[in-house]
Amino acid sequence: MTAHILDGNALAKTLRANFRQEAEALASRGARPGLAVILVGENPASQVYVRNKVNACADAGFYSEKHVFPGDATQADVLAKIRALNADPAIHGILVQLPLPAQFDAEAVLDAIVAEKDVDGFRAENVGALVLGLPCFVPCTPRGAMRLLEEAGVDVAGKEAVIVGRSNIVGKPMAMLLMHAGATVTVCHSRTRDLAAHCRRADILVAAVGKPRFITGEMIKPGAVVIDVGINRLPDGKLCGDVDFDAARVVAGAITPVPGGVGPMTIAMLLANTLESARNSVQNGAGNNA
Ligand SMILES: Nc1nc2c(c(=O)[nH]1)N[C@@H](CN(C=O)c1ccc(C(=O)N[C@@H](CCC(=O)O)C(=O)O)cc1)CN2
Repeated sequence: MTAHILDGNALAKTLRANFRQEAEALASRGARPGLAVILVGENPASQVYVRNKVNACADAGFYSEKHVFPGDATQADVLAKIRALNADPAIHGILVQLPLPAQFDAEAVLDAIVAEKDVDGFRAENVGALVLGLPCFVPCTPRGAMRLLEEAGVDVAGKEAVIVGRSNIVGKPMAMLLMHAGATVTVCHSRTRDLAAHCRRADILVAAVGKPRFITGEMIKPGAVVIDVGINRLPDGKLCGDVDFDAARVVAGAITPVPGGVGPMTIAMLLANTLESARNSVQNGAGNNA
């Protein structure tokens, strides 16, 4: 028996079609959802993600702006742009594509975005609210992974969830979301001893290490749900995840593919957060007169 495939492309497509209707409804109330994306440098993968984000906005009837800075731009230039976008009523979400070039203090840059427009959910206010279980912008990749679990009817409560990777963008917020949903959560990382033993206990295994095919079939409990967050480009140009998909799919109960799993959900959840921000602006009496 092979694993059920958790199809992120299909779910993202359905969600994005619904967003269009909501965007039109908000536009008629003076708040067409607006996203500003900032890209610094020429990282080819980032260029693709930014292009996909802008195209996704257009498909869903959102307003979007792309601001591209050269790789040798100063932090002051980028901060000035963020300040202008913070004050722009047509913009409900501001996103700085990561990674930033080495000369940037990424934390200081992300911190310059006002919390109400932090649709990536990376600012300390949003991170703190997530930990406390308060309303906040949930980082897009973990939110997308949770939505895939929900769509597949996975009952998270009481399950053993193991996350491999402790990044601020994926591992830590994913741990919070799974914990809030009632899972018993273990976060593994580069210093974890006997990683395979931890993974084999997992009913839900989340791989977010950034190493191609790092999780082998033997590390997976039969019937487990495997969420592969990794996107690794191989020398032949093909993409693969952090999980050895061919080995995993004959052991797991359900698995996300790469490409076509969590990646497309990241962009769908970015639109969901931007929509939420536009809705908040209407509730607070500050549309954009679109
Ligand atoms: N500011 C942010 N920076 C980064 C984030 C983020 O959430 N916010 N996450 C990643 C990159 N990322 C979004 O920005 C992202 C990665 C992958 C995909 C995606 O759709 N992947 C496709 C394959 C695309 C391809 O052909 O390369 C898939 O998995 O099917 C979307 C968004 C780091 N930076």
